[in-house]
Amino acid sequence: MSAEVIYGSELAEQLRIEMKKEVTTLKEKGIHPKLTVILVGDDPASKSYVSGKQKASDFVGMTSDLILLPESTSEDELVQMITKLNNDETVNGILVQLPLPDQINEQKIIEAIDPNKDVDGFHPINIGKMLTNQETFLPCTPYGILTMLKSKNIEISGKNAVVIGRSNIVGKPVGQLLLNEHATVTYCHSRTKDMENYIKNADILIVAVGKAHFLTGEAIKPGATVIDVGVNRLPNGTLTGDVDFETAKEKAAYITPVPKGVGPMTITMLLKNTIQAAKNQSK
Ligand SMILES: Nc1nc(=O)c2c([nH]1)NC[C@@H]1CN(c3ccc(C(=O)N[C@@H](CCC(=O)O)C(=O)O)cc3)C=[N+]21
Repeated sequence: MSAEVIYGSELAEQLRIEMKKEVTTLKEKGIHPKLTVILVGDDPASKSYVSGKQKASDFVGMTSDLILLPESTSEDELVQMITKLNNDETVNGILVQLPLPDQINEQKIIEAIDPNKDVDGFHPINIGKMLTNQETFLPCTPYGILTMLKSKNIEISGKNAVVIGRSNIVGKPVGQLLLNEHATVTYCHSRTKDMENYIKNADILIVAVGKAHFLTGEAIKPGATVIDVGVNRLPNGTLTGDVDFETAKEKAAYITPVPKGVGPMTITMLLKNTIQAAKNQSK
């Protein structure tokens, strides 16, 4: 058997075409969705993500401003910049690219963003709303993963979902969204004992570890859905996920590739959240 590959890139394109129409209609009503991205320092991986987001914003007809700050920026300076954007009525969404340099406390920065402009969905107020299943900005990668599963009508309710990785931006929130969809969720991480026993019972596997070839086909349950969130740059420059795609593809029913899988969906959900922010703020 060979799995059906879920191309996030194709779904992202379809969604962006719909979003472009919506943005056109909004503009006719005087609503001009605008995202401002702050990038501190010059991490090459961050730059690649920022340029992808820029292209996508242009496509849907949204304004996307980029503020580049030096690596030496202090926490106070960054908070001041965020406060200015919070008070700028033309800015609907604010994204501060993570990770930040060591002198800046990330949590403090996340909490400085107005929750109504927090299109990353990282502010504690928005996380709390997600946890209690209230409408809010969902974190973009988990939201993109959920949208991919739904696009293929993959059953979530009652299924065993195993999330490998427990970061605040991917692992924890994706598990929460799957729980909200009535999955039985298990989190595995670096201290998990006998991880293979959880993996082999997983109907849905979310792999967000950050290690190339972390998961191979032999570990997974036949017919599982495998979502690869890894973004690993190999020494030769190619991008690869956390899953050994070739072996996993032979056992899974559905699998996402890297590139062209989760990444393009992350960007698309960011645009979707920004459009939602603009609509909310126009009321
Ligand atoms: N505040 C914040 N929010 C984020 O959402 C955030 C962040 N910081 N920091 C970094 C990570 C990483 N991330 C990616 C998004 C898209 C691709 C993506 O589109 N990748 C393409 C390939 C791009 C390439 O070839 O370089 C793909 O998978 O097909 C990758 C990585 C968002 N992040």
